[in-house]
Amino acid sequence: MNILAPVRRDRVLAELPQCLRKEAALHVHKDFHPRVTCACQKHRTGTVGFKISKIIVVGDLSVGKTCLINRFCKDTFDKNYKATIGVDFEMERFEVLGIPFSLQLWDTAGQERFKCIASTYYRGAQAIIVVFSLNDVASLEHTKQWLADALKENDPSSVLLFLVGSKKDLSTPAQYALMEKDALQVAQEMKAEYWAVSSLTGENVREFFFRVAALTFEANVLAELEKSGARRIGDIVRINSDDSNLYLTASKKKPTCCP
Ligand SMILES: Nc1nc2c(ncn2[C@@H]2O[C@H](COP(=O)(O)OP(=O)(O)OP(=O)(O)O)[C@@H](O)[C@H]2O)c(=O)[nH]1
Ligand SMILES: [Mg+2]
Repeated sequence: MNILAPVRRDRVLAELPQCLRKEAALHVHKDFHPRVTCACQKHRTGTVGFKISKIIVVGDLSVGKTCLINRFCKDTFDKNYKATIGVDFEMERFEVLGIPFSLQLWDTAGQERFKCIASTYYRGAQAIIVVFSLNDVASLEHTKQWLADALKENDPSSVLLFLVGSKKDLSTPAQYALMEKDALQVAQEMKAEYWAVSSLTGENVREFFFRVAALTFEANVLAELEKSGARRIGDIVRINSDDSNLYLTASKKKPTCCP
């Protein structure tokens, strides 16, 4: 997909999408961080509008990683299983608070024999999506190992984590409630945000990816503001021949839009 193609109208985010469950959310604020909203209004988001954020999707074989990405990116669903060999990726362009923002969704193989190829693509992720099947308790148990492997290649302090239960359509409400209890606990231990989706019916798929895009965008803008703040305070060195001090540090004033 051409990343310069116009953003689809249904990829425009004007508000912060809400979490699914407050007990396992990355944050529960109703709106974007005020500094982020303000920076976007003033179009002072630095390089964020030109960046592509890498998101990796990991989890056991056949839990539905490819179907999840295909439901969101292509609005299709294939009931036949075709194993992913190594990795695949899709690009998705969004517009968040008026700023263009792109996600590169990396779909990795769950099959053991392809795992070592797939793991070479883990590096540099801004978010990790660990998928398990809501009707397969073993796949939930394996999520911790998938996360540990993905974190080896990434900075655990800055990467955003999501735990996604797939195939929600296959559970009765009672079965789902039981599984959700365990999944929420795992999500809390991982410090991940929990979602439950169905790629067959489309339930929560769009809401989930919008949340991923919004939180990744927010984290990117905050990091950018922090970087530009640091530059403003310490890094700018001006040479002024009229001054006895050759080195003047730049103004320590905060950007006006920051509360
Ligand atoms: N009923 C139902 N079936 C699903 C759903 N998502 C995926 N499936 C089925 O589960 C099987 C595996 O889906 P994939 O998306 O290929 O699984 P995967 O995680 O990408 O598997 P690997 O590429 O081997 O790691 C396919 O037969 C899908 O049709 C869902 O939401 N509901
Ligand atoms: Mg796959």
